[in-house]
Amino acid sequence: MEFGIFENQLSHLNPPFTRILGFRRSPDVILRMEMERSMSLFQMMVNEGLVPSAEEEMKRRNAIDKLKKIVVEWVKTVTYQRGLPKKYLKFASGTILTYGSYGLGVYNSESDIDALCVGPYFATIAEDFFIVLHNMLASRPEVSEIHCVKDAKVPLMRFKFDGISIDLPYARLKVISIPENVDVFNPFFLKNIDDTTWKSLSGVRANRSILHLVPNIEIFQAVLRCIKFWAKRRGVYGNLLGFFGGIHLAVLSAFICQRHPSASLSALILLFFKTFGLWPWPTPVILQETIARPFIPADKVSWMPIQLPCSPYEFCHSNITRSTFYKIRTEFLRGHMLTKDMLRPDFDWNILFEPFPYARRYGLFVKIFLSACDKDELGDWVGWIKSRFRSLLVKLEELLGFCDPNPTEYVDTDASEPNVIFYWGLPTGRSDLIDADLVEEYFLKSIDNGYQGATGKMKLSVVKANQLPKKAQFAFERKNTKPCWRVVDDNRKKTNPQSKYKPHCADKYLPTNDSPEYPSAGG
Ligand SMILES: Nc1ncnc2c1ncn2[C@@H]1O[C@H](COP(=O)(O)OP(=O)(O)OP(=O)(O)O)[C@@H](O)[C@H]1O
Ligand SMILES: [Mg+2]
Ligand SMILES: [Mg+2]
Repeated sequence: MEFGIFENQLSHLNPPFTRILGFRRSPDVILRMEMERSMSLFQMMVNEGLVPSAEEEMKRRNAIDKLKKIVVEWVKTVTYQRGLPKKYLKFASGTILTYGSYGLGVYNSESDIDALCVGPYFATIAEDFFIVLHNMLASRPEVSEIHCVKDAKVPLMRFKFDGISIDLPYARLKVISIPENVDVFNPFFLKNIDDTTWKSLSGVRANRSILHLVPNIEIFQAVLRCIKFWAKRRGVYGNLLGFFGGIHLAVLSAFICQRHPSASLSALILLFFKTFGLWPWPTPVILQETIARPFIPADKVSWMPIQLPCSPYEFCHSNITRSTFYKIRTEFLRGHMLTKDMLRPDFDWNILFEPFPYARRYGLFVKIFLSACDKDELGDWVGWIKSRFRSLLVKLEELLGFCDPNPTEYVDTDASEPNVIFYWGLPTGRSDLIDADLVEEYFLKSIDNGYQGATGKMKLSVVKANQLPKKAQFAFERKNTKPCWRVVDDNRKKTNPQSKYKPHCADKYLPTNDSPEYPSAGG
């Protein structure tokens, strides 16, 4: 008999959770309702396409296998081009290590694959990676939109492989042959590596540490999927826009899972919002206690410090500003208010995940219109501007006291050139405090160094809520207000959990057929 993630709770209810809920009903009733909440949440994840299909998984695995082969071939080519001894040709090799949302097993169809290319000591980043490997990739029919991002903290190549976005940084180890699943914690491989390699490896090391530290990987993945979905819907996802990136949410979710090893999915979501809604920021969130804490000068302390769980235990890079801190905290508290009475009969997950109602919340918006001659140029131009967005955000904060940078990218299909538009919420009635032309001039000056691509256009203006595209104005109106999995009242007929919508993988979240279906009401 197998109970999956509920095993502990079936034998004895998790006492802290009963206390948190403050329910005086029989633990069995609570348990059953809690399971139903978890199940309905999982159902919603499936309905929203957050759980990839088998074909999607296969497509990504194939892409990674092909990339691995290309990397091995590349290493052989470099060995030959460098005139190294013939025996090297046999042994020299490289590999691909996946990390990010793919490595954590929480990707969906929109996610990129973060793939670290690991090569031997003689394959340099400047020539062999950014030129030789670049050309090999560019000549492949599967590859499109390839460009090099050399000036980033972690330099990388970005391209599409069979339509899947790939981020490919490079790590160079002081060996000739790289094992396919090279151990990135093994000191042997970490000896004398350069700074870029160390930074590139840290992504893989951080991800593997997270998976190592959580008590149950499957439930951690489910929590993180839900939290990422929530963050995207509520407009608090996007590191460049001053919000969370995937790594921040991964550490926060792992923190909750680690502290509540036997809690169910729904309980963990409740605990997530309770914990971080009431968290005494800027106290750092630390997944793994270490003897020595990294020293951070006072002016560099982030609004929401989140530590990476691997040496040298640095804090995740963050662009959070005063405004975005305020927005994130408000959203955490909203999540807490909405989930704290999760067992009440009219509870509905859809409300938690409602899109943030920008048009209803703000009267004014700063419109940032970016365009370029073709799609490739636009991609580079938008990427560059986004990497400088923080300075625009801080300027708007200075002028108006608050700005909410909606991360959603809109497109004006009537415009003559390919374009991307952002609408950032501003406090209503403060239009007299902002001169869009002056702000545009300031921002253009602040980004005018280092960009090597063809400069596109940028136009800043202030617009009213009713000038937003319809899609943005009504995004918050729910089409389907019914919960996707009805909550069962103790005395009413139960909804059949073997609904035709139930995904196969949902079985992990429910007792199996040969287990007691649900403990009966009142024990
Ligand atoms: N701000 C950061 N600080 C530290 N490490 C980071 C940061 N941003 C990214 N990384 C590293 O790069 C990896 C991939 O980042 P990415 O932005 O693609 O996030 P992700 O978790 O893959 O989410 P998504 O599904 O949106 O791609 C992270 O898992 C992390 O290891
Ligand atoms: Mg990613
Ligand atoms: Mg990425």
